Amino acid sequence: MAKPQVDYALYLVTDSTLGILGDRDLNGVVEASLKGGVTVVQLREKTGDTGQLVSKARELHQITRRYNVPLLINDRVDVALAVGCEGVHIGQDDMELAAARRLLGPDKIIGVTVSTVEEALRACEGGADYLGIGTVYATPTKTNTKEIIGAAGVRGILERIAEAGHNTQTVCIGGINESNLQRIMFQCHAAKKSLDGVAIVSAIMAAQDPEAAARKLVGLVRDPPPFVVDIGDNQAWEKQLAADDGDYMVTLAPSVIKMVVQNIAANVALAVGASPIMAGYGEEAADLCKLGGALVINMGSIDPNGLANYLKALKAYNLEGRPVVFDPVGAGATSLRREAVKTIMANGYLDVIKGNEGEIKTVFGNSQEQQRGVDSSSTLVNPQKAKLVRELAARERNVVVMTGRTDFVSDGARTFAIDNGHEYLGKVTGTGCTLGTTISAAIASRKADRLTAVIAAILHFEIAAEIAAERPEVRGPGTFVPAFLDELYLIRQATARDDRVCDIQEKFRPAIFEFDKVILTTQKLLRAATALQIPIFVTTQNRARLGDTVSELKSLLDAAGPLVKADLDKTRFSMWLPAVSSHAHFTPHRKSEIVLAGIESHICITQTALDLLAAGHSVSILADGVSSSNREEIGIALARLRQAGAVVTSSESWIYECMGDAGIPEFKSMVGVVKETMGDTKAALQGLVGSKI
Ligand SMILES: Cc1ncc(COP(=O)(O)OP(=O)(O)O)c(N)n1
Ligand SMILES: Cc1ncsc1CCOP(=O)(O)O
Repeated sequence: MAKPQVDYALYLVTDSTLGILGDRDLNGVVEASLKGGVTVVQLREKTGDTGQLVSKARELHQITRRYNVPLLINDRVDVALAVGCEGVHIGQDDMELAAARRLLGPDKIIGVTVSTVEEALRACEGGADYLGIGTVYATPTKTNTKEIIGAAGVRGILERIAEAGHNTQTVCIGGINESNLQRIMFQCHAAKKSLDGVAIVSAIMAAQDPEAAARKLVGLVRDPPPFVVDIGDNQAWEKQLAADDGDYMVTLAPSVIKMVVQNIAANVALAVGASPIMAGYGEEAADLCKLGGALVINMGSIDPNGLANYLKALKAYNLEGRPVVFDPVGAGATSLRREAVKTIMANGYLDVIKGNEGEIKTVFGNSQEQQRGVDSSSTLVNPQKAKLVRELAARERNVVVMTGRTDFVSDGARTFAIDNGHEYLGKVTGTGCTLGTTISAAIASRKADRLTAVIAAILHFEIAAEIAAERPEVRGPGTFVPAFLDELYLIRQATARDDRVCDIQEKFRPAIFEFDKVILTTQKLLRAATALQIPIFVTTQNRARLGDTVSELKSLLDAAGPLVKADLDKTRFSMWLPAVSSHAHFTPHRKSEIVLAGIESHICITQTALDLLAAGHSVSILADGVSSSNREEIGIALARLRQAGAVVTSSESWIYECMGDAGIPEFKSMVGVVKETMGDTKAALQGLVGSKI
């Protein structure tokens, strides 16, 4: 019989010991697991004589054949031959691969246990059909294991066998269960080779309901983990970074943060546009994670209850696919903390790990140094720091931030050094923790490009500190804190985009080309601005004579409430009035991104755009949202403004640019707006744009 094509997704390794099988019947448990979806079975019996083993294997083979699933025998080539089953699994101390192949022939399956690159290359070259790579995690099921290699060890092996051109199939084994399976597969993945499946003993053999357990596990193998993100290409990433500048959506950032820094962490979260919830009770996480946002696990102080709560929250956020930031405060200070770090890392996926040098070394796992409290003494030089964050991020497949005089950030492929910040940050308790809060707010809204989000958050945080420290009223750490909160807030406000609605008044209705289309686009713009929390500035030109803003926009402006930062009457043509430029929303030297809609394109819109550009802001003009009395003016005005540095775009393009990511909580409602206004968009584009571009 030719060698069958094997699906290694869920590989069951049996165990008949009392501690695992109990008093149940082996065949019954294996059959239930086959019903649940197990794809390979290995009979692994360490006691009993050969005759007993052969008859057990025969019975089991009858069952596995009914499910068209291969049966392999652990260690015993003679038993596999006697039974005529599909093959064997041999370890490094069992019969040699070449001898087993000679005895079994080319068509039988032979799997080999490997725990090092050398063993793996030898097994592949020797013609193994698959590798059982492990032991991944320590497990009571097999205590005589030689090496615990972790996900990083598995990935190292996969990398090297792929480089050597072997396409041998692979599973990993040791300590795998429902709660860690997807993370292990994700973290084991090498650039050119993934695992084909997982081998499991106790999570199926000892399960109360082996069928349900197998069904769940095979689903987890086949489905991508919820926390997987598409990191995107470098070009898109660079554009994103340029546009980002600390532009966060309002996000929810539940934090498990201890008393000492709760207050400042909550204030920082509010200042950067997030809504913080300090949740110390793990049970709440299942509901909180459904609201969007990100989780911060801050190990400020630990106790057994606290650790259990961290793990519950971590599980809930991982399951929901929401990002998690881990701040391993004082990680190396005590053995309890070192253990807590291990437990947290073994129980969930952490999108970002942020710590000082000592903490990151401890997380990496090779630090012999004793940390004192949360101190941040340094022994590494910059290239070593960069290497450490890069290696840790590559190992964990996440983003790692090492804070210090220079901060290092890496996603395992790209590594950055950031030289901003101010010494006062180190003189106020809890500021380090609040950087974690700021990062969480950023990745909650830009999960698809975590590295960009993290860098934007660090820059936002540290530049705010620099500006705050320069303020005349700041004389030390005490006066620095309120100034820092103000600057965090002002940067967020200033870098957030805003809308300008220019002079859309009653008297212009009959005179302006396609006036109704300008209104349609402006309505859509106001709805988008309200949903995305974008500030709005409105003007009228000589209201007494030309009338108020048209009634079609009034209810939308009312609904926008406090987002309408100003509704001013003017005689000047430009909207960049002193009352606008001096508004708290604009801070000197900080660039805002402003979009303009209204009339007339060659007069008020042109003069507003030129003033804004001269003041250093970025300006976008909606081609489907501006008009003039004479249609010919529109094209001339837009060409001039484009040349002056403004971006001419469309309302839909601008709305999607503001969202940036389909993962943001507002995306669904915004798609609703886009769909509902589809007809208006078409009408406005046809009516207004055809004549200008
Ligand atoms: C799929 C799979 N991988 C690894 C092992 C371990 O085999 P071995 O090293 O021979 O240890 P024992 O199973 O004999 O204790 C396995 N059995 N299956
Ligand atoms: C057979 C074997 N080889 C390495 S670990 C292991 C046992 C895995 O058992 P479990 O899936 O219960 O952790």
